[in-house]
Amino acid sequence: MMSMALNVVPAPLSHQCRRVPGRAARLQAPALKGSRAISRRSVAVSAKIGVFYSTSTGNTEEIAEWFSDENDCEAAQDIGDIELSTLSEYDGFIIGAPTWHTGADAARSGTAWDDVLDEIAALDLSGKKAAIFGLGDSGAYGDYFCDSMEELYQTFKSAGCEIVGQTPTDGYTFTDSKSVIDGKFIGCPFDSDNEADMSEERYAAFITTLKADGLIPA
Ligand SMILES: Cc1cc2nc3c(=O)[nH]c(=O)nc-3n(C[C@H](O)[C@H](O)[C@H](O)COP(=O)(O)O)c2cc1C
Repeated sequence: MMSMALNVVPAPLSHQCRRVPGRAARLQAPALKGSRAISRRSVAVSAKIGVFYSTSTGNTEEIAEWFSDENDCEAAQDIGDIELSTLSEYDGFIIGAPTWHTGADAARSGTAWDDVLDEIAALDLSGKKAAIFGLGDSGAYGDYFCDSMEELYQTFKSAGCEIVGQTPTDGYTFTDSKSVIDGKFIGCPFDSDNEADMSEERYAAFITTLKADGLIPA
């Protein structure tokens, strides 16, 4: 008798779907141990990607909205406006912060992020991917360019997230940044003060990376 067992195979976030076996594929698939077969018929189930930011003068909010508007992500929200416990409802995150507390070791963004980092670090967000972007000024603050991205990195890593979206430093002019680890930015820096004309190109390259890293649908 033919087995009618339904096999649910977890798909990477990039596929944005949960696969359910179909007859044709079951017939084509090689026999698997225990008569389990993988199907190509799928039922789309969107992953819920949250976009969270904070801002003082609006630059980070503007870029955050690009992510929400174009990538099937949830509407961008100020991290200061949400219940932090709701973060566990998301499958992945795109998070952004400006840097304002020049040279500071802690509370580098000078925004709502500073008040919630410890609480987020204590959450269990394991199994979720997070990508980081930052706003800074590589001219006037080139010794501390986008330093606050690294705080988001440590915080979401402590909560168990896999951080994706590492970005080459090529094309940026700066002296130092706490957000460079192993020769790459741990996320994508933007400089709306001096290089606003490069933001779209940087955004597009970052989106390509996030698709390759499986955070957003390819
Ligand atoms: C007083 C002051 C301090 C700043 N400190 C830094 C800094 O340490 N590193 C950096 O990259 N940018 C620094 N900036 C630049 C801001 O991060 C940048 O203007 C950013 O776009 C602001 O984003 P927001 O509009 O989302 O707040 C500073 C700007 C000011 C006015």
